[in-house]
Amino acid sequence: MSNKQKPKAVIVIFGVTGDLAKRKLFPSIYRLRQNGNIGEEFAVIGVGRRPWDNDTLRDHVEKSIENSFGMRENLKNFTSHFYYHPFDVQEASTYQTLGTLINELDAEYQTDGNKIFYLAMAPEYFGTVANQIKENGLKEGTGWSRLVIEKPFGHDLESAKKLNNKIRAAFEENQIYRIDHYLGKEMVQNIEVIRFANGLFEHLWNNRFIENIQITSSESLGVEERARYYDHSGATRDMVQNHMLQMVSLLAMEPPIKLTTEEIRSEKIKVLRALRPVEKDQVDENFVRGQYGEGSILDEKVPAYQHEAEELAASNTETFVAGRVMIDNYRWAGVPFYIRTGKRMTDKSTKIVVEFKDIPMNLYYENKTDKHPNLLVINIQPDEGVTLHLNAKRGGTGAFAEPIKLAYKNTGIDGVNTPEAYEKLLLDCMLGDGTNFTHWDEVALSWQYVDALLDVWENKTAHFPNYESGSMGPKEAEELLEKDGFHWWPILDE
Ligand SMILES: NC(=O)C1=CN([C@@H]2O[C@H](COP(=O)(O)OP(=O)(O)OC[C@H]3O[C@@H](n4cnc5c(N)ncnc54)[C@H](OP(=O)(O)O)[C@@H]3O)[C@@H](O)[C@H]2O)C=CC1
Ligand SMILES: O=C1O[C@H](COP(=O)(O)O)[C@@H](O)[C@H](O)[C@H]1O
Repeated sequence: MSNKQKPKAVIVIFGVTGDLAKRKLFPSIYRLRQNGNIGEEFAVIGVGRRPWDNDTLRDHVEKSIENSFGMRENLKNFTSHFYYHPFDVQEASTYQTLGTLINELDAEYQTDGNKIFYLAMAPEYFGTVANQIKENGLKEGTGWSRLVIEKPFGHDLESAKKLNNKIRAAFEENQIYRIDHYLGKEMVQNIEVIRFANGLFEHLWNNRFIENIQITSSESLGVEERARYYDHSGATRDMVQNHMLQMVSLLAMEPPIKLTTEEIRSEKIKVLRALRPVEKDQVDENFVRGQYGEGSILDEKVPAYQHEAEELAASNTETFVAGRVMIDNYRWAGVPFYIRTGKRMTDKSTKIVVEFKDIPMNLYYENKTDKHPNLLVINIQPDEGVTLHLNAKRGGTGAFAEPIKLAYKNTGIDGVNTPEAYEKLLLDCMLGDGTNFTHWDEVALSWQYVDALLDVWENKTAHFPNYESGSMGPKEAEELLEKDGFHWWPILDE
């Protein structure tokens, strides 16, 4: 990228003392600078409650970078771009002084009046902060102003609408960047390319050739330090409403007529509109919820969810969800999209398996009724890549087949949960590219879909815990597919 194209901005992070800023945002900004995607024309104003000063913030940023990447030289030059602004979320005067600081840094770093307001704090403050930004004129000026909003975007459709109205009263839709960090993952972005740049797949990508699609996002970690947030949320709100349904829409969308934000979004929205609503009396038939009990992960004993914190003692919150999602449109009628996500499962893995329809019988296997369908596996994490499962002749005499795999590994990215996704999304936001952010219509349709499940589950006490930590979830999740004559394909490569 030539210097002329490098985006410039003052980035204001509300909630700079928090976990997200430390683990994801500082390392991402650092990588953007290291990789030359941004130049010297940037400043970061960290806004927080604590009585910190610039030096405290700069030390904190330095530690975060070193924790992520090891010891680094010349960090002082990078951290000198960071400024601390103590604030009270409700107090107008703090926004006025913030405005003055933005203008000073804009002049000093020549950022052309461009501003990003990144809300990395508890969602109950999103509306207030957006309103104060507007009321105090912080988004005015010569350059662009953009608002980045973290999840959760509401608790259900009703609260999401209220939140959206508040934010829309302060910012235009095209200034709002709702983050879903899965959309920044390399292999999630690759779904579109694999589909639409390969005749081999696109011609077969429909209900005539695909039997089912399975999306698993499993985690071996438990609730960690986030009991308060998580128990109020559960796996459906935490993972299904956003990340899982976003992956469904990318897998199921029609080819966009152009690679523009509007065209891609419009195709994704059509998929979400075509999701078959789950009627109250069909929830149990199509969805399974679970909560982890004690068990062991990597040979270490781990406690049950209900023993992770005092307030979880009698929790009815699901830490696991599996479901059969149906899309009622011409391309996908009759093809189940199975989704599965949970905490304290066997391994950390996000994987998509596209199971193609099998041939009626395979003469090359000793047992001619054995099923060896072709699979396309998209490995989102930890090992990024694509694997195609085929059948080929077994070496030696005789006409016997054996399953083989053609594997491509993307070795460019090292490890799970790297700041990669945030790095890309921050850059997209600076470049004004909203394609990999969620539009309000997507958020609303996803809430509408999951609200139906949540309404039923919240009014019925479950028999929790119902799966052992270190397993792949409750047995009902296996039965969900068995009823349809399928099974979950393994998440680990054998
Ligand atoms: N952490 C993560 O991995 C992820 C987080 N998110 C979302 O990002 C957002 C931030 O999460 P996270 O960083 O984990 O949260 P933390 O609780 O770690 O940090 C919250 C931040 O908000 C500040 N804050 C809280 N209350 C006030 C207030 N009344 N006035 C001013 N500042 C306040 C805190 O300041 P102080 O420390 O001074 O109290 C802190 O800087 C949330 O919406 C979360 O859902 C989304 C995906 C992943
Ligand atoms: O948004 C969230 O995602 C993480 C999983 O993200 P990943 O990139 O590590 O797959 C999940 O742990 C968390 O509960 C949820 O809020």
